[in-house]
Amino acid sequence: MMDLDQMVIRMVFESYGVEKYYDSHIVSTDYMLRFNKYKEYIEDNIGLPIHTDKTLTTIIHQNHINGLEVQISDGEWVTYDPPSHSSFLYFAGVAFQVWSNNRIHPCSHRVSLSAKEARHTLGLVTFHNGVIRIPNQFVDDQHPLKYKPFDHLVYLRQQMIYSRTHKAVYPIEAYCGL
Ligand SMILES: O=C(O)CCC(=O)C(=O)O
Ligand SMILES: [Fe+2]
Repeated sequence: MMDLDQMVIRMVFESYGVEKYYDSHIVSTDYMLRFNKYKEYIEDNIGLPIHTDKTLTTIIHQNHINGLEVQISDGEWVTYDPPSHSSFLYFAGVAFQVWSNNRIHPCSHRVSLSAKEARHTLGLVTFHNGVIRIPNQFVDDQHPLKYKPFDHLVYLRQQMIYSRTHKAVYPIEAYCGL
């Protein structure tokens, strides 16, 4: 999964013409593998409420039980129905939004359950260890700099505190928007 993440990152960096930053980016990436189990029956069917990921990137792999729903650009919710057992779903997180100076947007998703069997997923989440540098190529007159220097791990700690005290997500614009 780490190789898959690095392959996608390389493709994104190449497509934006900023591949010279790829090596330093990879060196500063931390990886965490998560195993999630959603029980076969939950009273309100909510496995995971609507959210966007606070990661740099997230890759999801699931067993045969669907449930992950993704909101697409017109607002419609689409159930992720993997075309094969070896499919992975790739999400951009908020740190990727900052890195891209708002070119890449994390999408909202949730997990709804209706199955009689447990849903298992494997998630690789990545974080940027240090301050994110927005490539110069992403900033010009039409695309002014949108964010102050952003330390991802500091943001995650602040976000945790904020969500406890405010019972809400700390919006990235409020945290480090310009
Ligand atoms: O387990 C899933 O299907 C999704 C998990 C997820 O959205 C997350 O960990 O942020
Ligand atoms: Fe998520």
